Amino acid sequence: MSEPALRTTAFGDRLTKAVDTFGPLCVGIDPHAQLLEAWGLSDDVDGLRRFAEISVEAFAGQVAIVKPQSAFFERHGSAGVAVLEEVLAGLREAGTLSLLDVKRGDIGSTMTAYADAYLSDRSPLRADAITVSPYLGFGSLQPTIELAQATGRGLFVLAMTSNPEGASVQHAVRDGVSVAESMISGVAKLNAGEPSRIGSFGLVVGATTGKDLADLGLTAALTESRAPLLAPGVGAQGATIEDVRRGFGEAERQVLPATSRDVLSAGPDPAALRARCQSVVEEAAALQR
Ligand SMILES: O=C(O)c1cc(=O)[nH]c(=O)n1[C@@H]1O[C@H](COP(=O)(O)O)[C@@H](O)[C@H]1O
Repeated sequence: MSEPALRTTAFGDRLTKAVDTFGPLCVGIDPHAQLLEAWGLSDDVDGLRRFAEISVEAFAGQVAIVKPQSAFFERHGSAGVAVLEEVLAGLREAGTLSLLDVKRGDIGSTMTAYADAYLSDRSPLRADAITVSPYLGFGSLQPTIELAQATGRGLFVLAMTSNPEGASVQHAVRDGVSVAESMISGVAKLNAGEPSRIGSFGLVVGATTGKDLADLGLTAALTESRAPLLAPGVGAQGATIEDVRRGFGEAERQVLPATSRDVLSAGPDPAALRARCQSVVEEAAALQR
C-alpha cells in the first residue's frame, strides 16, 4: 500500500493544543484481567468491550491524550482487536487524541507494514500516534517516520523505559554516547523543522527514571529535542508527579505523565473514573507552570 502525501495538521501541533486545553495527562486503557474482575466483568470479549466503552466514556474530552495498550486487547484474539478498533474510533469521534501503545520495532521492510497498520488514513487501527521501539537501530524506524509525517501523526520512541531491566541496554555507552542519548538525538533531528512548541516525534522516558536522567546528564538534551516526553510509571509503578518535577528539570514542560492502573482502579463507575482522573490532571498541571 502506498500512501498519498497528505500533510494535515502535524501531530505536535494538535498535541500542543490538547495540552493547553486539558493539561498534560495521558491516561492508559489497560484492561488487565484483574481489573476486569474488579469491575465485575468477565475476562472475555464481552467484558473487554464493556470495560472499553466505560473507559472511553469516562476519559474522552477529559485529558489531552488516551493510550490504549494493545496487548490487553490482543490477548482476546481477533475479537479483542476489533474492540481496540472501536476504542480508537470512539476517541476519534470524541475529538480526543489517541496514542496506541504497541511498541513496534522490526527490520525496515516489516516496519513499512506496521506503518500501514497504525499510521495510514485507511487503517481501521489508525491512531494519532503510536509507541515504537528503536532497538533494531534508529534507522529501522524510517518507514513509520515517513508515514507519520505524511499523515500528520506522531511516534513515541522508547528511550529510557520505566522498568528496572531497561538500564542494561539503554545506559550502555558507545563512543562516549549512551544508547538513550542517541535516541534523543535522533528524535531531536526529526522535530527540528516543526514550528510548534513541541514536535510530532516524542520520547518515552519513564517517570521512574529521574535520578538516571541527572546521572547521565540528559535533561538538557531532552529539552532541546522539543519532544513530547511520555512518562509512564506514575501510580502503580511507584512514581509521583513530584518525582517527575524533580527528575526532568527544565524538560518538565514537555512531560506527559502517564498512568493506567492507578486511575482505572477507581472504576467501573464513569463518574468515579472521571473524578480520579481529574485529581491527577490537577496534580499534573504543576508541570506546565
Ligand atoms: O510505552 C509505554 O507506555 C510504557 C513504557 C515504559 O517504559 N513503561 C510503561 O509502563 N509503559 C506502559 O505504560 C503503562 C503503565 O501502566 P500502569 O503501570 O498501570 O500505570 C503500561 O501500558 C505499560 O506498557
